[in-house]
Amino acid sequence: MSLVSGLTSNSTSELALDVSDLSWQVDGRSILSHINFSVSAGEMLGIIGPNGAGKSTLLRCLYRYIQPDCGKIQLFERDIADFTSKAFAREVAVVLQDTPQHFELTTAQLVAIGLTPHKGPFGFTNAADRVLIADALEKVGLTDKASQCYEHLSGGEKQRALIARAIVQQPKLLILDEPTNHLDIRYQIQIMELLHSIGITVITSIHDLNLASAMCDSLLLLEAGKGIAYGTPQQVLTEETIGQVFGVCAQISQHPQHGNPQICYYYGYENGYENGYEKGHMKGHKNGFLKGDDNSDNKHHGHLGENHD
Ligand SMILES: Nc1ncnc2c1ncn2[C@@H]1O[C@H](COP(=O)(O)OP(=O)(O)OP(=O)(O)O)[C@@H](O)[C@H]1O
Repeated sequence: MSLVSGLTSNSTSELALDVSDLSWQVDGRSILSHINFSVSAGEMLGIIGPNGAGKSTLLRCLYRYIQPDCGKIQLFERDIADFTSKAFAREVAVVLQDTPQHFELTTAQLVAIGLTPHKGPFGFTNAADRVLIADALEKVGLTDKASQCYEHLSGGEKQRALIARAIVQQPKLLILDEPTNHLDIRYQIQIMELLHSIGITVITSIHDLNLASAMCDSLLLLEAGKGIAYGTPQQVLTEETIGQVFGVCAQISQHPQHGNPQICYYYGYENGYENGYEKGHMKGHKNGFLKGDDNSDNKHHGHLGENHD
């Protein structure tokens, strides 16, 4: 059980999203192949993997920007292709890395766009909407920026405003591509805790493995478009897997607060993981393990399919 209040799982047994055998290729090159995973309602799934692994592409399939070549994506047991655009927008909100230009809008007006799927063609913002907007701005720490021009916000403030817009949208599934990218450490933790606590099913790509370990109920590890490991942070974040997939040497311990894996990275890899482990202070590390460190029970938990050597 988590020691951190607010980090206990909200997940229920109801299936929010089910992805089976999803593949996509472009110009004859396979970008995603045979991806399988599911997310329970209220769960937070982190999609991790090296640059170019296919994280953003997978998310694009989930929010219908890309149509996969094969496979099935079901949202609450309904094929996502069966939703009208407006119905899909009521169910799914998306926060992307590249913030579009909104030159003319204040922060509050930007957040109000989240209400659009719930409004008729001439729907005006009413008092209840204004409460929702104020509440979302407060949650992301932007109350004092409500009247400021959105374009004049910092990168991290823009990111938080986009998250507030997604909260106002009241989706059942929230998809985020690297939401912590522009955020300082305080807001990285605060925003991930917020996403974890709002009771919405969340799927997010994330590079910071320690943050993913602390905040996500489950993780899907991609490499070169394939699902390599899928399960709890304990099952996915092993020294061996991190060594093999990211090419770095890591030592894993239990985080003193939340109990999930805490990753300590080693430096000195000018020649890469394969050749670097005998150099300097790296002596004594091999294949991602400290000599004499018997983690063998842990090695293959969470692996999908064959070993990866
Ligand atoms: N429309 C496209 N046409 C050609 N190649 C594409 C297209 N979309 C994605 N790719 C390729 O697919 C691979 C996966 O890209 P993707 O952006 O999904 O990776 P990622 O895991 O999100 O990477 P990063 O961590 O760097 O953001 C990359 O090699 C990318 O060049």
